[in-house]
Amino acid sequence: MHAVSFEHVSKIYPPRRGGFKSLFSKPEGTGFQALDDVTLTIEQGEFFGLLGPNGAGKTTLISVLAGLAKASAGRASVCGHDVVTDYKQSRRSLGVVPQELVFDPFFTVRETLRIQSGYFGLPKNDDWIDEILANLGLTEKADSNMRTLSGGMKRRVLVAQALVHRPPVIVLDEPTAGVDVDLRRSLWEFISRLNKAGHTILLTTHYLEEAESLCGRIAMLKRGRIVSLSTTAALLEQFGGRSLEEAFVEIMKDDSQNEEALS
Ligand SMILES: Nc1ncnc2c1ncn2[C@@H]1O[C@H](COP(=O)(O)OP(=O)(O)OP(=O)(O)O)[C@@H](O)[C@H]1O
Repeated sequence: MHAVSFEHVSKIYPPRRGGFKSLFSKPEGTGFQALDDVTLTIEQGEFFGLLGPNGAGKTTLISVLAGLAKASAGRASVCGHDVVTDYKQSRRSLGVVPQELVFDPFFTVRETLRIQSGYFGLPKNDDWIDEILANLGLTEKADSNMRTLSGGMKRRVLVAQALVHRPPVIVLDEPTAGVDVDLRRSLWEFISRLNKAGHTILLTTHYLEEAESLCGRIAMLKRGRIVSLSTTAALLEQFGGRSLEEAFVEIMKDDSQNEEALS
């Protein structure tokens, strides 16, 4: 069973309505194609990187997996559970660290994590919550109100929230944007430990050196299409042992050839 599977997934966002007048008329245009026939499987225990320039479709693909966006065509599953027909089980199998800092300012860190545990039907989860807090350097902030935390601390809480139900698959959407060196280190140590313990990791990042050192396999998206899919080692070898950043720049320049090779 694959940890994650996308089969011919496409996503077309509906055309935007513009302004007050459009309330009384039909939206114009055909919409925006954010994903175009994406097929990809990730095996259990992999540390997988999903790379691509701004607007390539990474967050959209993750949103389809998390059931937050509906694919216009194709299907996706987590640990064999279809994200539409078996939503509850697929959502239970997945922990998502979103890109945007969304939180309730009225709760403390511990309350936030207890509430999240409650969503998954885990009322007595304090031992695991304590472990997560310690591993993310949040123990001292456990009783602080969310609104008093710095941006980096809030991001740590987002990571903690994604882990409360011990999901086998963890998705991290640019988790290190705007965080200091300390958190990067402790975060990657913790995530690597979870990966070694068998959790599957799907990471999107613009920090290519992080992807190079952490990910065993990498997919690159451009304008909603996969233009490269390979092990990190093979990718680096293909580009003569240069850095992943250089390989990325070359592939993004020259994706027409790669698209042909993949089709
Ligand atoms: N709700 C939406 N309605 C219309 N278009 C959208 C919507 N969400 C995303 N898009 C468009 O879909 C494309 C892909 O966006 P997405 O956020 O998936 O890219 P990304 O690869 O995650 O980018 P980034 O690296 O900047 O986070 C972009 O052109 C974006 O403007």
